[in-house]
Amino acid sequence: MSFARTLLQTTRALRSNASPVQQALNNKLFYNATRNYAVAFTRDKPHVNIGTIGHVDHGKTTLTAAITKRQAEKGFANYLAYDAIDKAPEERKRGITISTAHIEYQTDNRHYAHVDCPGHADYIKNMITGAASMDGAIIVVAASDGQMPQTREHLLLARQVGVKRIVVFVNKVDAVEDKEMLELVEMEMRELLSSYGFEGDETPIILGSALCSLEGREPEIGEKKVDELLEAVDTWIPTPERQLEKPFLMSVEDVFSIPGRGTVASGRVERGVLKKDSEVELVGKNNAPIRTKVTDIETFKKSCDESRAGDNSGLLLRGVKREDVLRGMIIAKPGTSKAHRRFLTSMYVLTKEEGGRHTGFHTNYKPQLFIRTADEAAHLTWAEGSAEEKEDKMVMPGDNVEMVCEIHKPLAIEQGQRFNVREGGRTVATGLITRILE
Ligand SMILES: Nc1nc2c(ncn2[C@@H]2O[C@H](COP(=O)(O)OP(=O)(O)OP(=O)(O)O)[C@@H](O)[C@H]2O)c(=O)[nH]1
Repeated sequence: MSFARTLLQTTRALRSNASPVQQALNNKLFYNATRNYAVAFTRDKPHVNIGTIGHVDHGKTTLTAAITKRQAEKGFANYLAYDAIDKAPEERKRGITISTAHIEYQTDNRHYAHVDCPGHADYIKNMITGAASMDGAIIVVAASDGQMPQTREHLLLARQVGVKRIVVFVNKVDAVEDKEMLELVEMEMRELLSSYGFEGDETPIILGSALCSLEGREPEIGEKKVDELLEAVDTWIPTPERQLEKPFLMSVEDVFSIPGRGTVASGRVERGVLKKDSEVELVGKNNAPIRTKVTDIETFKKSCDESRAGDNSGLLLRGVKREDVLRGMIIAKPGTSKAHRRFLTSMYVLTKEEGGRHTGFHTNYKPQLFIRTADEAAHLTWAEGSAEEKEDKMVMPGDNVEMVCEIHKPLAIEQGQRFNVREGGRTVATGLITRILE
């Protein structure tokens, strides 16, 4: 076992030194779409939001392409070639269409919208909002590397944004000869999952090769394993219970304008049902809520009469300028949501080993707060009159603390909501809103 561990560590060290550009240059895969079945989004099957997460270059996109290819063969997807997969870039071209980064496919049992999350640390912000739309995730870990920094960070973020269950795909099994190494990677993944509060012992771990599946070779580790993966996803990740009875709420992820039609805000519907031509309010960022009407709704590139909890929808907003709609605002049933700036939090400060800060911080700390799709400058202080304030206590990594948070611009937030605190590109704390303070 110790030899395999040393080998694994050496490989990790070597891999982490290869620049992303170099890796990208090595990465010349061009597949042509061979089949093109039209898969219409219907409400016959339960809908689940899912995605691939994990360290850069571990094979998330290859796996996504392999899944669509496999499901296309069954008439359950449009095959998307590797280079046709949109990895949630900053800029996207589209019509009225909402997030083209969502890839659709079906199994016998369910309909999936899949987000392929970029692995680079720079994209972590996208990961946060991408994962916010996930009911479950597939974490891809290359057998040749084992877990890497972003394997851990993505897992932690997934946990924080409410992903309850994960399926593991240990990829690149074709590139590893040592069986002991595979066992070690699996064992380490179970330990890691448990340490982040997932059910490590029960989590399905599939060992295979996305590339073999995509290229139609070695079916025992290729196609067969992709089928096994989808079965695991179907059974292990529960169909979420949607809060259809509650007032409508969608957190704005993206905004764009369609010439001649107006402004479209897209995102994932958190709760409720919205019918076309209903009145809504845009809350947060600006001081006064903006009242408007939704004159068209799109879900999976199709115009719909309604948008429901769990859907990824684009809402056409009547008479609203593009610049008045900002990511992080919410669109809600009028009168049901209010924006706030101050609240009491219960936070856990990450340790250095968990990717957090190496040193502590004092009251008046000014990091960035991430909540739903919003990120906002924050100011953390001890509660007035508290013992910690009196002794000017320092917050250390690993501490659980209660602090007052004030954000720069108001956001529609609620008691019980989770958030992340980030600074200089890393997550430094995670927390819960315990009370709204006015
Ligand atoms: N040997 C082998 N290589 C693979 C396998 N799957 C993917 N690769 C290769 O690994 C490299 C990275 O694959 P991608 O699918 O782009 O990885 P990614 O995780 O999406 O990368 P980012 O999106 O940049 O984070 C490519 O060169 C792939 O061809 C596999 O099963 N076996």
